[in-house]
Amino acid sequence: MIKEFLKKRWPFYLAGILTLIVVDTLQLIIPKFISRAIDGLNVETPDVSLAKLMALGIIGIAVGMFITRFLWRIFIIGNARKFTYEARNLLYDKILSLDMSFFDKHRSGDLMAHFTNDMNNLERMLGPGIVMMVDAVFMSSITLFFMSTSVGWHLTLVAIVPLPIIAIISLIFGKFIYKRSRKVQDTFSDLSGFTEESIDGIRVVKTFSILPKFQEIFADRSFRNFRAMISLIKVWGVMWPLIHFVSSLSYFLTIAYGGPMVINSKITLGEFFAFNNYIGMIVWPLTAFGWVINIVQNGRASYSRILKVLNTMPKVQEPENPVEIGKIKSISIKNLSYSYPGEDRFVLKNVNMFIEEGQLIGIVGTVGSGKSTIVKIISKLYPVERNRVFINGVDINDISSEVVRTKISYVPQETFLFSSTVKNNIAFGVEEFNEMKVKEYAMLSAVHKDIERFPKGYDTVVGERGVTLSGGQKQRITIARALMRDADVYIFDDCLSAVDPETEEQIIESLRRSMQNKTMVIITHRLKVLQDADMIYVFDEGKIVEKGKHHELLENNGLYASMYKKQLIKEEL
Ligand SMILES: Nc1ncnc2c1ncn2[C@@H]1O[C@H](COP(=O)(O)OP(=O)(O)OP(=O)(O)O)[C@@H](O)[C@H]1O
Repeated sequence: MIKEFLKKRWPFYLAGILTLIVVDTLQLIIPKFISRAIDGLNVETPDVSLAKLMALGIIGIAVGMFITRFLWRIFIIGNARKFTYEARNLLYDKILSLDMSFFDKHRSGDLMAHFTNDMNNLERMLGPGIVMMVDAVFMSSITLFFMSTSVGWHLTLVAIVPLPIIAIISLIFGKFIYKRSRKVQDTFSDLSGFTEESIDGIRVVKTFSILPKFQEIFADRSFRNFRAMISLIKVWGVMWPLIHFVSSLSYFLTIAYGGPMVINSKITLGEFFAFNNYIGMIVWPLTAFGWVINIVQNGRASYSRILKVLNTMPKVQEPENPVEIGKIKSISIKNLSYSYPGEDRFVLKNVNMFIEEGQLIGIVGTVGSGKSTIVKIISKLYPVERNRVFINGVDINDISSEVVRTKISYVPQETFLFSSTVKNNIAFGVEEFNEMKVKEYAMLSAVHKDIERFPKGYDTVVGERGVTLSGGQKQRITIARALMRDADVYIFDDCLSAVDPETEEQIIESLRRSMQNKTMVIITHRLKVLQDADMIYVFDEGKIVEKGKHHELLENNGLYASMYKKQLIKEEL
């Protein structure tokens, strides 16, 4: 990625480096001018006009530096920003293209860190890192050249003896600073993660009356962050005085050796002055030398982390020549045994199912028996081997994910609403819609009346900055959203658990009535709502242990019948 970027943008870097060298050189000319002015004034007949000319020259240089400084920033720092801008977009697109198995294994906090910390490290390497490299190489050499032309090599060599220590100090301290900065960042994300989680879960925290424990944890994390910051400040606090101490040694040697040279008229006062200025100026490029190594190391580590994500291949592969399937008329699953990617345990064992157009299919069973897994596979959210799952007789692996996801509308267990209006949440992902449709599906999901009672009806903002919805309202809005998509198959994965049984029954009944040509798959724990289902599959420990219509399963007197009886007893209590 960096190589391609450099291939494309190298002229900008070249222009930036050249202007930076010009700035460095201009900067070094100023002491020369001052030196000439001092020497012009430090004679028996002072030459004021020379001093004036030099002063004008310095202003000219300052204008030149103003322009060139602006230019290198635009070229180099602008280039680095352009890189992270492109890299962020690339990374975002990549992450969105990956399937659920990727998100199961990566915490969102870690993914966020790629967009923040890693991108910052890369930006630092390709922006300030390049500037420091140029300064370290060019500015230090040009400064040495200017030093020697002012006072000759002898004094220059004596004065610079301590200076390499500056590069060593900055290299060693740079490592410490990096480690400590990481610690500050890590402890800070620990602290903010905990703060966010405890505020998000404040209702649970309060009901468990464990506030003191939380306060203790917060205080502890906050203290760890504070300690990390103090430790970082200490390193900075030692590094700069040390660098200044070393540069003072150079001043000491200059005065000790150079002073007598001025007295003996081997060099002029002006040259001596300029030389002292150069010592001050060479400190930065030598410090930059140590910094740049650390910056490049960190940048490379971040780069490899980002490349790892960019090189991740989705487990759900897209077919090279996708088969068009038209309207979904059947879904069949044949002898499917399934384990999640990277896992050994089979969560589905020899599952066989057949779903036909227009049917209402119920999936019920014990907790963790594989009900959600089967519908996620049908929705192509997880990969599956060939010859196991077919839509209209075509292997699901030969159908593009996009086609599957437009024709199958899946409502997961977890509800998620965006911080936008109710209307936008229902019409999410539908480019052109009319408000009548939004209302129609809200009515079908039995949430229309609730919405009308909101302060601004369908224009009410929900979520963090808006109205707070009950769990059941959220679920029903999510169902309305799924219905807005004109799909062939609707899968409701236990998404009515927060709605009372009567409303759940009413929703399913009205969906059935108004969407007769659509196929519906309902995963539920409330068996009563499946009385009219065309087929019910009963799962236990990854296997289908029973199948049939409601009354057939009751007659069977198996798992379904016993679950149903238990529910009836509960209702009566
Ligand atoms: N992404 C995943 N990676 C690995 N294992 C998983 C993953 N999702 C679910 N499982 C495991 O697969 C098994 C079946 O899970 P699934 O969610 O399909 O059950 P379920 O019948 O829908 O359960 P519930 O009624 O509680 O919703 C469980 O043992 C679960 O731990």
